[in-house]
Amino acid sequence: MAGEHTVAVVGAGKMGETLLSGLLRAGWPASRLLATARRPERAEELAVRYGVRVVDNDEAAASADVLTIAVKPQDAPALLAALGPKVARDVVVVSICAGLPTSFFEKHLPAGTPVIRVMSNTPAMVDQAMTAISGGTHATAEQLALAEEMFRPLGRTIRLPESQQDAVTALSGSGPAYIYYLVEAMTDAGILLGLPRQVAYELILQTVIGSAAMLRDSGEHPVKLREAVTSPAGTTINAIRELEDHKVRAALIAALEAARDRAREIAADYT
Ligand SMILES: NC(=O)C1=CN([C@@H]2O[C@H](COP(=O)(O)OP(=O)(O)OC[C@H]3O[C@@H](n4cnc5c(N)ncnc54)[C@H](O)[C@@H]3O)[C@@H](O)[C@H]2O)C=CC1
Ligand SMILES: O=C(O)[C@@H]1CCC=N1
Repeated sequence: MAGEHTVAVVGAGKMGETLLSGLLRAGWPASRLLATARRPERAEELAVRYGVRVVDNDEAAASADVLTIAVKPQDAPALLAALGPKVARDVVVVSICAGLPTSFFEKHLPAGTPVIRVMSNTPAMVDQAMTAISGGTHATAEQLALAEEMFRPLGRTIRLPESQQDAVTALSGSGPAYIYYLVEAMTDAGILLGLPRQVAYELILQTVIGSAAMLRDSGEHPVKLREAVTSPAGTTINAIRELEDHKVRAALIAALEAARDRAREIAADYT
């Protein structure tokens, strides 16, 4: 299927560029990729870096059979108001916008246009994304398979009902930020304990990578893996008690709930 379709990335910023580069690495011919950008310097940069054709939004809508909407949710209403009526009905619209439901796009597009909602994350830049894919009212199984094919080169994909996409956004969409936050905080802790910053950072980085590999490769439950580190009257349990005292688990649950709520607000604000 790859390469039979012309894919346009409308608003090729961080995520859009990542998708373009993933498609190219997966063998999608550059001649079947289009990108749009607001600033001429950005258009030039994309054309030089990837050899794809950078066109305006109208040409993308006229020439592509998969239109990927990669602008910020705040920019989507104006974009869709201008572009929606120009999109042909057999074009598949793939949105990677946080919060915006497929019904938002369907409202702006010709009746019957298939829309697919996707939530990926920035580890797509190193082919380690987690991408969740949901179909709107008119998306067929074949079109969902096409979306899967587009995002699989960037990491893992999963299909979920759209009702779960706001939770996905809170968990895996924003998830890398929480991990980086943790790394940053633990590096500070290392400095407090007297380690040079670079040493503290390297220790934590490899610990995160090693722990993630253990989770993935051992198939063990995280509780079991944590228990294996936590010796009776040892060091780890002292740290765990502090985390519990500071309600870190509750804070994480509340944080993700807040992210989910913001996704809902975006939907309410822009639809
Ligand atoms: N950054 C992240 O971690 C993730 C972002 N997302 C979603 O991906 C989408 C893009 O996010 P980023 O790549 O981070 O944003 P970004 O700001 O890097 O990219 C958006 C691009 O769209 C361009 N743009 C805006 N309006 C346009 C228009 N009318 N025509 C052409 N280009 C236009 C902007 O100039 C910008 O380059 C957002 O909707 C976001 O919710 C999804 C998952 C993760
Ligand atoms: O913060 C945001 O809105 C975007 C969506 C998921 C990750 N970044």
